[in-house]
Amino acid sequence: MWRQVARFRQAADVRRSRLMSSESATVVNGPCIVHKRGADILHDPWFNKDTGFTLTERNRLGLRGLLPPRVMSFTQQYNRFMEAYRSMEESTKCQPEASVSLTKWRILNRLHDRNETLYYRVLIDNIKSFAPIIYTPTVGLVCQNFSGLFRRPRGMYFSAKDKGEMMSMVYNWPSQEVDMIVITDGSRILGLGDLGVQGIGIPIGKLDMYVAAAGINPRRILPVMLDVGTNNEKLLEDRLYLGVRQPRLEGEEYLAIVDEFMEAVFSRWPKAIVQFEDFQMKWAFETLRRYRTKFRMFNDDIQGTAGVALAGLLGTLRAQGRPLTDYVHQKIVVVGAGSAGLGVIRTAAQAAARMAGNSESSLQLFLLDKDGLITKERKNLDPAAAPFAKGPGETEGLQEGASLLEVVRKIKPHVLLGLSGVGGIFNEEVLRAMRDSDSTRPAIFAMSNPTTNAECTAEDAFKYSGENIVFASGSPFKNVDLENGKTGHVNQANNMYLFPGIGLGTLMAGARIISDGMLHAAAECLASYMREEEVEQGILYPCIDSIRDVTAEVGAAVVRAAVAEELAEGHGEVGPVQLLHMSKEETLEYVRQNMWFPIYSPVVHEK
Ligand SMILES: NC(=O)c1ccc[n+]([C@@H]2O[C@H](COP(=O)([O-])OP(=O)(O)OC[C@H]3O[C@@H](n4cnc5c(N)ncnc54)[C@H](O)[C@@H]3O)[C@@H](O)[C@H]2O)c1
Ligand SMILES: O=C(O)C[C@H](O)C(=O)O
Ligand SMILES: [Mg+2]
Repeated sequence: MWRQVARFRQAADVRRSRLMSSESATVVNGPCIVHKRGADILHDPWFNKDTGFTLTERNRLGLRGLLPPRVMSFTQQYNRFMEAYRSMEESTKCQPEASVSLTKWRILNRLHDRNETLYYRVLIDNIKSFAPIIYTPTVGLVCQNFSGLFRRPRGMYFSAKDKGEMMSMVYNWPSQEVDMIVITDGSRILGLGDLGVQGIGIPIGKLDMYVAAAGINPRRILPVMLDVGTNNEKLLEDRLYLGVRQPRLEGEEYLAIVDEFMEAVFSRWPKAIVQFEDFQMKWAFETLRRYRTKFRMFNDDIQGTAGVALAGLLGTLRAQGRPLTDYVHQKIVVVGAGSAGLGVIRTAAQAAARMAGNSESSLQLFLLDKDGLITKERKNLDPAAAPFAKGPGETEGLQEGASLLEVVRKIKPHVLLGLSGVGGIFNEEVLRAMRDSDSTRPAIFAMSNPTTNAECTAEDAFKYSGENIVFASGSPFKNVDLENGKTGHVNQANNMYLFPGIGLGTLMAGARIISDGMLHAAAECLASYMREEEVEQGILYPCIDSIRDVTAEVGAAVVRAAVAEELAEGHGEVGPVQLLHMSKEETLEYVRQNMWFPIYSPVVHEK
């Protein structure tokens, strides 16, 4: 299967331009049926068009007199919003970055709360500028300040106090159909720790990416907060804190709440997909194990991140001008043995085993956590980390708990990958030590979020490890001017390049579960997306501007994998047999045709 990755894309440009033109010219959404009239419509962001309601619609829907008389076109409304946004940007240029980011978030959030069609259109068209606001890194700041920022509810909250009520509570959600649910319990929000109920910002941001990148209809998404308490003392004492003021539920009590939630959502929406996000490690692994063969679910931090990292590792080889078969000879140091680090290291090892086939893989993986290098001598060794703990004779003379600097100096890794959540641990000494890497083009992946928690900045990486490195970070950094006419390219190694396609593909296939094969197909598709000349420049991942196209491709790859594994039950009118007979191109077209795009549709009232 991995051999396909080597067949690099020739026709990518043609397909990309086809996508752009089809969206701008031919997208037609069916009419919107509403069951309400008058002011209720204006207060419903799913249907509201503000001044965009035509005169006939105003008559038909009881809106006459409730709006100023002038009818504005979608383009006029769009331009008006963007002009106001740009002028705010101009006038806040000298203000502190965090306060400007929050102002931008507030402006976007107000539009989100008022008119979703316009909101998603500005988001899609300006994804490069707006993703850092509605997603990482600003979403982290929003979560930290959530209780103070809260104005209107979005999504659903299931709390420790709702035990026994969830089966009926799910019917409080106003949408008959839900395709995509993102749930968190707020216990590990980015690298910011336990933020309790305030973590709801993460599911909201992830689902915004689902709409923007995967074209999931915003009327069919559901952000969920499972509030089982918080162990964050500061929040428990905060008089504005909006969550349940009690320590987190643990053990069976905790699992009983998650079980009840899963049963409830799948009983109302049997075809929904649930993405687990930002759960602390023990529950991330346990819930994945518990539900993955029973429900359509996946854990983005474990599985989505692993695929994105693997695509980056393979891209690095291409950037070094080496054949992918050399992957099995790489030396990779993974810093952070949590849900993300362990997901990455497992997937990296599985890929090597697949590539090596019957022969032995000589991929060398070193795993560190807060206590340094993990060896078999580690006391209370986590069973999930055990397969990667170095045994006697494998440590290259390093001791249990050896520091990151010692490890890098001794191992001279080809790749240094951080998922520790600790800002700056790839310090000057560590980065300088990477100059002695055994690779001519070493890679540094500082994948922790948000920006302040990145293991190093892009600038430091190029400054201390050399201009020749390949660099990727989880949160966006600007490209680095190397002051010799050259640019150090910054990649964003973020699971946003995979999770929307995993969800979209699962939905379009109507897959019963999300299998390893489907996840491998997604990673492989991302790995092969970039053109040779891009990769040579150290560009491993697509620009976020093309995220809709990447997601369609990843989605189609996931559909085909589900079909091949006989997991696909079909979607809507398209049954499993039709899916089976689709060519690769037809599958891609099928996925694209089903992606929602924000344009105003006629609104029709039905009692
Ligand atoms: N870029 C992405 O797509 C992506 C995806 C998932 C997670 N992340 C980020 O990765 C980070 C970790 O996420 P997680 O879910 O694995 O968290 P986690 O809490 O489960 O794990 C963190 C791990 O880092 C280790 N660690 C802490 N301090 C360390 C130190 N000084 N040196 C070495 N290791 C140290 C801990 O021992 C633990 O093993 C977060 O910042 C998260 O935002 C990024
Ligand atoms: O949310 C992100 O930006 C990526 C990832 O899921 C994380 O937890 O950091
Ligand atoms: Mg996450």
